[in-house]
Amino acid sequence: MSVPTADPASPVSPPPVVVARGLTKTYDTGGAQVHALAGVDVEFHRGAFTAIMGPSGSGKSTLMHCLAGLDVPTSGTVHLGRTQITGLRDAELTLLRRDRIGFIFQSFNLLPMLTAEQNILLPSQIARRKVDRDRFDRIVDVVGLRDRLHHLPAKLSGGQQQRVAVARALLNAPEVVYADEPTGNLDSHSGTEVLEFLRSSTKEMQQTVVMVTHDPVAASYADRVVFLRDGRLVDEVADPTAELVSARLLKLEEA
Ligand SMILES: Nc1ncnc2c1ncn2[C@@H]1O[C@H](COP(=O)(O)OP(=O)(O)OP(=O)(O)O)[C@@H](O)[C@H]1O
Repeated sequence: MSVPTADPASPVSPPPVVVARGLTKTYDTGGAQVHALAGVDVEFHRGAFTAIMGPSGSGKSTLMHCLAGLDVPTSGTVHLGRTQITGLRDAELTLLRRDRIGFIFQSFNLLPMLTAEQNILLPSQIARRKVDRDRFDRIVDVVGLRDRLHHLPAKLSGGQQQRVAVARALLNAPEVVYADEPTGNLDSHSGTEVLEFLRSSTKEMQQTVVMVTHDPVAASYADRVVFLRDGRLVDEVADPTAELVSARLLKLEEA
């Protein structure tokens, strides 16, 4: 009996890290229904850097929150790896977010009484996880925080604080990092540094990053931009430039 072998000419691509199918989210606002998500199918692959864009109110935050298990969709499913996260209980979701997902927010969310190093290590300590010191050193060096590790957040610039938040999100090598307007509070120089680091984490550490942003320049650091309008995915661009993203966004806002 012949055993089927893999055809080397057609390598099987690994399954996506995150898969959403048929996602809807409806809010009842005093009789009127708002369809924040109206049926979204999307997937994100390992090592890919994806930006989610769209006009104000198009559903970007709602989508990210549903993907990350911070909000529950009205219908549809989200898988992280082999785990269907829609339907998990709150306690299970809390653990899943802690152990398998990294978060970066616009407002850094550092604890003011802890040093940069303590902030980076805190989630691992709470989870009683052994810290991979080599990875810690690598990340600290790449984000350029080596000589700031013992500083409190108040003694760091906004860009340095966000780099601490990025290092914290990446330390545990989460299956996916969700970044919500990560450069929204930064000047363009600091923003560029954070975006370059996010991009290099996808290339050099096979990190998967999904970022919501309003900024076409920030989106141009991604490998792919998906566009939402009225709760639906309506367009997508690979290898984006800021000009192309601006033009697509303008078209969506005019439509
Ligand atoms: N808790 C809520 N109750 C009622 N409506 C909501 C709620 N949260 C969001 N919405 C509505 O859902 C739609 C999508 O909102 P969402 O915040 O996801 O959009 P967004 O694209 O992230 O917007 P922005 O770019 O302005 O941050 C909007 O019409 C919004 O008003």
